[in-house]
Amino acid sequence: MIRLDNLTLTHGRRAAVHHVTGEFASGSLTAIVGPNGAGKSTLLRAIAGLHRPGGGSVAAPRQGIALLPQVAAVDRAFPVCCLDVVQFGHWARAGAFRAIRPAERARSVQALAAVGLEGFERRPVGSLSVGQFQRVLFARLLVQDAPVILLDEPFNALDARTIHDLLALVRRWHGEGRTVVAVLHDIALVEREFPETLLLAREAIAWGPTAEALSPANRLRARMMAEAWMDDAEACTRDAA
Ligand SMILES: Nc1ncnc2c1ncn2[C@@H]1O[C@H](COP(=O)(O)OP(=O)(O)OP(=O)(O)O)[C@@H](O)[C@H]1O
Repeated sequence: MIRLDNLTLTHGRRAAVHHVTGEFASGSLTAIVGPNGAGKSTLLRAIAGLHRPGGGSVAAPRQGIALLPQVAAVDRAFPVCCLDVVQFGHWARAGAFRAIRPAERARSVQALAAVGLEGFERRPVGSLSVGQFQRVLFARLLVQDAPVILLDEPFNALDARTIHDLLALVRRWHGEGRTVVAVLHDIALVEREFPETLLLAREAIAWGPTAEALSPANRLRARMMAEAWMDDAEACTRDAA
């Protein structure tokens, strides 16, 4: 469903992800885990078609991918209400700038209710707590109805109740046969909930069943790789050699 072939991703000349090869099977539920700066967000954006490969390739459906960005990266000063944000999910699916149909509006209202925000339709997003805003973004994913869902740190800075509720949606998407990939830092949660893991430290340290991928030896290797990084390192020249 999503195949990475010798994928290298750069920011300018700086390498963020090197030579990653592997695939996310259709219907799989995979965590991407790794130290800060390991290239996890960059990789998600590349899968979503928002970051062009510096080398190698990403084979993924160009339609039908929904990306949840890190909540802190979303500008909430924008004067829109919760329903507007959820409606963006329809536009992402059916094309921008056309009128929202009554049935779609009804689905947006239902999606807000499904994430526990019944009656929040007209609330400005700037007035929400972080947890409530993350619920709104999950409601948008519900209306987007995509077969591939990419989540960038979906549970960061959330309380236990909110994580519990949003995790139930992730399990539901997996049960519906969607392909779900989530960047996560909570190893205990990954071990409990995610059957597959890609352990990334700019290179893929391990990719497969979670217990094997997150073995103590692999985690130590990822940490040692991170300690050796130089942020001003030039782009990798392995392919040019
Ligand atoms: N827009 C950008 N311009 C320049 N460098 C960037 C940009 N975005 C990310 N980087 C760099 O690319 C590397 C990988 O960043 P990325 O955000 O993908 O890592 P991450 O694994 O998601 O990190 P974290 O766990 O801290 O969110 C880092 O060195 C980062 O500083």
